[in-house]
Amino acid sequence: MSRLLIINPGSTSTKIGVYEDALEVKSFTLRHEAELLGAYEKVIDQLAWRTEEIKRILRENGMPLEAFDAYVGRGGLLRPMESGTYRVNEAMLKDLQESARGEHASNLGALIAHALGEEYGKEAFIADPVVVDELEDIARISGLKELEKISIFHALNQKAVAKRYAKEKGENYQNLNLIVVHLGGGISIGVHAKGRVVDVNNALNGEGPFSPERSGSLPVRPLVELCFSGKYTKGEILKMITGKGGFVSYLGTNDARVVEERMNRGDAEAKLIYEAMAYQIAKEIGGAATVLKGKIDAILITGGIAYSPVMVGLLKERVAFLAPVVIYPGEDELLALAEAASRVLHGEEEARVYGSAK
Ligand SMILES: Nc1ncnc2c1ncn2[C@@H]1O[C@H](COP(=O)(O)OP(=O)(O)OP(=O)(O)O)[C@@H](O)[C@H]1O
Ligand SMILES: CCCC(=O)O
Repeated sequence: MSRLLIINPGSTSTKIGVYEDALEVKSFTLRHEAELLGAYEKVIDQLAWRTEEIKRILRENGMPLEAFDAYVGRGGLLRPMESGTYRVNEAMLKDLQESARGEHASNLGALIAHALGEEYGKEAFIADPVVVDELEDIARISGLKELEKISIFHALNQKAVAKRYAKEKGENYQNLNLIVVHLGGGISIGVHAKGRVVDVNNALNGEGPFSPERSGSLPVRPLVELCFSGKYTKGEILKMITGKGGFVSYLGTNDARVVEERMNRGDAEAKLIYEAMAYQIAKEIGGAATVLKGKIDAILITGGIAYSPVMVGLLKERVAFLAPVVIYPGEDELLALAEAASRVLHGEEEARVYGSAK
């Protein structure tokens, strides 16, 4: 049995899990005040503070930090890579320290796991980071030679949910064709063809449906006009696409529950925007169905908004004719990370090496 410390840094929280292999012993969510986070210019600047917070909560709960066999972090914006479990290495640390592929809270996962691993002489891993890239070449073509499509999505949860469905059906993930719909602060719709995500909307770059806080795809020429209007800085425009788009832009909240409450009170604007999001998600699922040429075993809906019977109802109305729709509300990224590291520690799977060419 391996005792694991799982670390999942998010934009407003750090989730921590203490696991014995795939069994949760205890989990904690450290919420971080926006004001406190705002004091850090860059995500990387939060490293020492978030590491100390993790140590503090474990100390307070009488859980010795040296008692772990490995430290496992959620992987961040790295070079594109195959799905799997990766040992944290120098190349990975360098890319994360330099934010070589951009800033994202999950960049801290490997860095914190490594810092603890070094301090206590244990191993550090990441698994299925947001940059898992299994795209078919045809899915990389954007329509403009200079701009290649890249894969950034909720790989950890999408893979975990797809494997869970396969297990429940007594099937092998590698034999199934699935469309996995992650409905969180960001939204990604992945086409899982026989165990590989051959197409997916990039949930960070402004592709696909809008989401609670992201714009999704936008009309390109008007966007260019906005960029050069002199009204906004580059940073402000980027923030509109990721952070202040979607529900936040139209309704001033990123909380789908608040939007539903407003709908229930007869707010027509809230109803229109909520239904528009469902409409765009359904259209993206329809597009995904064409990638699989209609041979779809199931459509799996997951993420926080999958708790909502209203959203699920709207989606089913439009896509249930394509395939059975199965709902997995929320996400279990801590468990997915624990399982990934245990497989390696028990010799069921080999850890992959980051930095080898893809
Ligand atoms: N019971 C519920 N009904 C409707 N919406 C819900 C419910 N519970 C959570 N949500 C919504 O889910 C969204 C957040 O989802 P989730 O927690 O998966 O996102 P996240 O982890 O912050 O971001 P991401 O999944 O993109 O990494 C919020 O808009 C929240 O309002
Ligand atoms: C795109 C993957 C994770 C996120 O929503 O930020």
